[in-house]
Amino acid sequence: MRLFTSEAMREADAEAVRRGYPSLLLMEWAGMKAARVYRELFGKRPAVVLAGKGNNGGDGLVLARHLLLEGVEVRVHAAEGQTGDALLALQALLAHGVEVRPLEEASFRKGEVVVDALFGTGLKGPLSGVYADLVEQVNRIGLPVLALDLPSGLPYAPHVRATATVAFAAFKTLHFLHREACGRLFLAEIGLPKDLLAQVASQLEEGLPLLATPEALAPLLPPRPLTAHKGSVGRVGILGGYRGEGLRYAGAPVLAALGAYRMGAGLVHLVAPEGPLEPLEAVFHPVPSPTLPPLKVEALAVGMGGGPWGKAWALAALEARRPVVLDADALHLEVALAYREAGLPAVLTPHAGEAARLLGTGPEEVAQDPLGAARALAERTGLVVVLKGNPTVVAEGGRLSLNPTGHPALATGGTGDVLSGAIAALLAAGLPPFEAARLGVFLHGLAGDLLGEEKGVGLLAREVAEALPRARRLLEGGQAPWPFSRV
Ligand SMILES: NC(=O)C1=CN([C@@H]2O[C@H](COP(=O)(O)OP(=O)(O)OC[C@H]3O[C@@H](n4cnc5c(N)ncnc54)[C@H](O)[C@@H]3O)[C@@H](O)[C@H]2O)[C@@H](O)CC1
Ligand SMILES: Nc1ncnc2c1ncn2[C@@H]1O[C@H](COP(=O)(O)OP(=O)(O)O)[C@@H](O)[C@H]1O
Ligand SMILES: [K+]
Repeated sequence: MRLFTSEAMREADAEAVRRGYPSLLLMEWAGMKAARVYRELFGKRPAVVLAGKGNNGGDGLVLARHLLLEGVEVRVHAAEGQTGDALLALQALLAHGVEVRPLEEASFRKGEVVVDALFGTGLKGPLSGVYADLVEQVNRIGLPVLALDLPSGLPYAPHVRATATVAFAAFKTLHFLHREACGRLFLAEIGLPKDLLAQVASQLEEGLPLLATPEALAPLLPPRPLTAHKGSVGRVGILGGYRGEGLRYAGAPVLAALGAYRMGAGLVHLVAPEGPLEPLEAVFHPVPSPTLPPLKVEALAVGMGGGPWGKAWALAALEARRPVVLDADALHLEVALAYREAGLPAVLTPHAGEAARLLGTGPEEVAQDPLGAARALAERTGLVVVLKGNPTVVAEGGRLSLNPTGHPALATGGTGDVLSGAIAALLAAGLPPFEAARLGVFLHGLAGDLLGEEKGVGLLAREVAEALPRARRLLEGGQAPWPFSRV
């Protein structure tokens, strides 16, 4: 599934109109579907609708009319100056005898639900004046909020923090970049001709990001035939660890090994200076310094816990000429370019801090625009980039994929090591790097979601590894939760 930008959405709207499709029908469907979501979530609780003067406001005015017809008590506050379809929506509402009061006089009553129809994809720049005040008031007041298309104000501050958001026609990247502001997500079909969105997406110069959905990822799961043996389903080499002065994350390669096994690797070889004894299932290759012993593996994960040895591990691993995950201390531009030069498939797995170091910017800049940062790093290195965070972005060349799974309970030491091992197992099973990265990130995030729901905060990274098979089974069985509902 493609995620639309506001510009792409406007182009879709324009294309519908060029084909002769009446735009008022789109607005009518949008408002009607949003009213359906309202009723599903809030029943007959009274509504206070805040409508801007653009088409987002128009959607809100249509919703108000439909709620009214269903016997829901509705108060409406609207900006002045509607034109076009929004004006028609206003006239239709007035014809029902509804009093539409100015936004400036908006007030909120206990028991009400706020409908946020102030701004959608047409917002230019941050809110100020009466709009900023109103949004801050809505957030303070603590009533449930249903946002139409987008929580007003996004991507800037202040913006509405919604209980639920109904996206019209397609999701926008903002929905998945700002999950917290959107609350529960609904996708409303609003009657656009079936092929139109795909056509608009294909015509854009810069491709639209993908959303990683269960539907797209399930077919990527490596099959496990009855005749499988541990040498046939993907063997992984883990190279990392450090012996010397300074900080040591001696458990990092062990966690990567657990991630690989729990993602289905047949055999994991652990190459590290201290010959760790965990996990019992691994084959240990204690080495005094970063070197590559002879290994029969199909993929590698390199750099975890490598400290100052990280670069040397990565350069030693080049010799294996195998697909590789480069993580943590192996993340250096020089290393990435060496893999690109060698024509080896590689997946870089930086968090925002590591990505900033590679790009020569600050972590805030990366966090501000993770799609741009992941794309820039993928273009600069020619490799697949997994920019970790919420959301995690996977990039390869111009291709971008946004991951919808992942829980804040994953914000704990070692979960990134588990992810590296998991992606390496998928590479070893034969998946191309972009697909291995998308699938690994999705399942790792889903494992975090399952555990976060069950146990809350306080997870151990090894538990995330343990939950990977459950996540995988859910995806296999068609039961991985979708990040949204359709209306
Ligand atoms: N296919 C589509 O594209 C459809 C779009 N629809 C709705 O239309 C919305 C987009 O409508 P519009 O393009 O009219 O845009 P909006 O309704 O999001 O807002 C545009 C209005 O806000 C003003 N504005 C922009 N930035 C501002 C700021 N910072 N402070 C104060 N005022 C500001 C503009 O001058 C304009 O009047 C969508 O989000 C969706 O809700 C639906 O009606 C159905 C069909
Ligand atoms: N708030 C969050 N929401 C979702 N996922 C998160 C969150 N915080 C961290 N994660 C995930 O946890 C992992 C942390 O990786 P990383 O920062 O490399 O940690 P470490 O180096 O300790 O292993 C990443 O996969 C990241 O996406
Ligand atoms: K809105």
